[in-house]
Amino acid sequence: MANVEQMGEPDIQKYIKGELLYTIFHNDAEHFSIAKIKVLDTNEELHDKEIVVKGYFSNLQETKDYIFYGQMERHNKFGLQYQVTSYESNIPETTDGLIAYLSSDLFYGIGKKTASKIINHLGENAISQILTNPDVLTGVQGLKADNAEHLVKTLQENEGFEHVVVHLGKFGIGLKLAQKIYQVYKDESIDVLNKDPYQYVFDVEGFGFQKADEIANVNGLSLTHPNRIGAGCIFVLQKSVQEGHVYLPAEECIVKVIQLLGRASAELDEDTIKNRLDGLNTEKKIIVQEGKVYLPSLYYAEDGFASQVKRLITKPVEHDTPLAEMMKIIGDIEEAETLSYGKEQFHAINQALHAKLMIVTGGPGTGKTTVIKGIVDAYSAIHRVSIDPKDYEKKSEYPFVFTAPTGRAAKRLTESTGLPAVTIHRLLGWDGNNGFDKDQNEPLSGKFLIVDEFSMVDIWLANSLFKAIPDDMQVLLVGDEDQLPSVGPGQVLTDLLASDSIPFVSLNEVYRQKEGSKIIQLAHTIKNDECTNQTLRNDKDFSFLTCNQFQMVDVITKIFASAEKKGINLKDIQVLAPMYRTEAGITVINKTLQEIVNPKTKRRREVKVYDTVFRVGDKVLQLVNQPEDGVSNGDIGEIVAIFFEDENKENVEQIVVTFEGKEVVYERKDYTNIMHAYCISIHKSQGSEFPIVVMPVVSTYRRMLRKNLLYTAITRSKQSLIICGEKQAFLQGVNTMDTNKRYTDLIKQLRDRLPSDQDNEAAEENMEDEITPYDFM
Ligand SMILES: Nc1ncnc2c1ncn2[C@@H]1O[C@H](COP(=O)(O)OP(=O)(O)OP(=O)(O)O)[C@@H](O)[C@H]1O
Repeated sequence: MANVEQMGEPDIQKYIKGELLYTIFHNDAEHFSIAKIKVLDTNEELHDKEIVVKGYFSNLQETKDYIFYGQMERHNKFGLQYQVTSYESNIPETTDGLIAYLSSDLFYGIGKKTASKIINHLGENAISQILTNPDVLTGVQGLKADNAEHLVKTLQENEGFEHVVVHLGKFGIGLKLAQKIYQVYKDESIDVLNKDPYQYVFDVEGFGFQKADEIANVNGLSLTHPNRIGAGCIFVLQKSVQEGHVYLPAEECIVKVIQLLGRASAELDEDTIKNRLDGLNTEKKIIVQEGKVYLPSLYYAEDGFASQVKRLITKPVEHDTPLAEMMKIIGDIEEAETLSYGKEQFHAINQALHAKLMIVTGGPGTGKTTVIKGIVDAYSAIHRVSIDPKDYEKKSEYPFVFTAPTGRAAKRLTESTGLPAVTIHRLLGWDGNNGFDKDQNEPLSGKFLIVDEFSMVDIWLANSLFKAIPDDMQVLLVGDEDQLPSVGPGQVLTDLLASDSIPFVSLNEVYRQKEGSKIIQLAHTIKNDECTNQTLRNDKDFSFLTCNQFQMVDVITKIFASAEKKGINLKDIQVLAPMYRTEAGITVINKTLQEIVNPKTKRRREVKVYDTVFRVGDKVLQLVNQPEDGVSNGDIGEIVAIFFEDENKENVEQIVVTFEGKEVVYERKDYTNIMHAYCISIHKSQGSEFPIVVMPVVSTYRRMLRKNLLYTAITRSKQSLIICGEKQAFLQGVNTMDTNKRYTDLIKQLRDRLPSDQDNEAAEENMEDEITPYDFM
């Protein structure tokens, strides 16, 4: 570093033992920190009682003691500082210190009482005894076996982990990635890095090629080393998966790999890359088939899903109700519901009862939920089974299975149909790592499966779900094909519809519009490419407020102020934006809205996590699936309590969030699983609905503004929609198709396995020949 004068003797290992007082600066991505410590002991020439330390750290915690190794530096602006090259937790030597250490949040399930018992039993050198022989813990009364096991593992890992974090930190690798690396290689993490940093790209999810390249460069690895080329190929494929592709055409893959590797050497030509792809194919690290390059998990998911569709669709359906009786049953349901099904709706209900596997698709308000209820009622009448889950308690198995890809979508399904729905992850029994309990060996139970919001299901989840469907189960997939495709790879709903290999009914008549909803009308004009300046005229449930990106925060602030005056619960207003960055991005809007909706007060507890403040009362968004706690990515909750370290028996700081009455406790290490939810991304809002949606749309978002994105956003609003921004940007967006075609091979895979188009057309013609009530009208 410039302006720094090196001091100290290099030969003796110098240290400062100190208690961390507070963190001055922290870079989350790289885990570089600057912190003030109280000096407890040192062999440096240091007379001050406090000093600033800086370096790469794993998880420094305030009030904890550490031993820092490094050297003194004098910065010409900031004065004396300690540049840390390595550090370790200062495991205390006194009985009290040891008890506090063992009952700290590092060690799960050990409170002060148990920690005292451990020290009473083993004495003050307890830690080294446990590390040498974990069996010494068996004599400690009241220490549960799994807590003892966790204690030993944490002690062992802490020793190795801190070493690895500090070493990786020198290459700018942050804590989160270091944790993943450590999980894969444990104590061999540094050896692997020294021998071949490209190995990380193969084994560690999220480890970038450029980073491996930087490290390899320092280590002097050649630019044409096969590992470098191989890692380049894998990295290009991993990136393509993030863009939603299931495979890449070989030529495109080769071009991208060359762009990534750079033509630093004449040897990096098309043939070399092609040969390396063939080599990786032989090593089974990728699959190359018919000029398509896949990561294996995607190849098997697509292939597996197509086979499962074939397995199901070729099994017969037990249903021989004559048409006349069907019509009577449906007529009775219409009477009970006091409505008359439209032609498409009747067709959907009738066909779903005959089909092994069927899709119902349609925009908002076209009656998808009405049709689901109709199908369930008709099935229940035909098979003489009750719909009420209470009638099945322990006696026999409930015939219906209702599911959706997110918690919110499952909840909406339950709210709109009154029937019990769960997430697909919950239904399949997510094991918390990378597998499901339910599969072909332990299939789902039930007779009729209904999956809502199927457009959000990616090819991995579709394959896992279909594997677990037993032969005798009927399946109905429901979704809106015009919405955004799944976040994960594939476009399963679109491909299933385009393949023409399974029956589907498209609902086009809009019923909610008849109730005078401008929002639904707007959605359908967008869907039909008919949106103009005229369409954007204000109405009772819709307004367009014109502003530019710099006025956006002010405009949104005014909307909230005026809503508050009208007595509207501010938490019912959801801002949806496409991007995190920019003046009108999610991050800025969230910060502003937090201060309006849930400002700092003397009594409201809060914790600071780098530059974010979480406060009791904050609306928060869950960012990952946490099936063990019953929350999924996209769920919105509220912080209801914050506990400081000394307030609970676990001795850890905790944030408690409720999601629809379900409480989830987050410790500091899990804080990255939540963020403020006053403004969320349109992608995260898929599957949810909100009473009032505020949607900023400005030309700075240009890159993101696409028809399906804007359509998805506006269809999230139930009662009222306010768009703020530039009409031109909105109109341009709704008239821009998402041209980023996803490479998927599902249509071909399905067509190869299932009857040809002609057979289907014949089947459809037969279906059309069927008599429906409309033939009598
Ligand atoms: N045949 C019908 N006759 C009269 N009203 C109907 C009919 N079908 C649906 N509706 C009414 O239209 C409204 C929208 O229907 P429904 O909720 O089933 O649509 P949806 O496609 O599920 O909508 P969304 O996707 O927005 O949730 C409801 O109020 C419903 O009662």
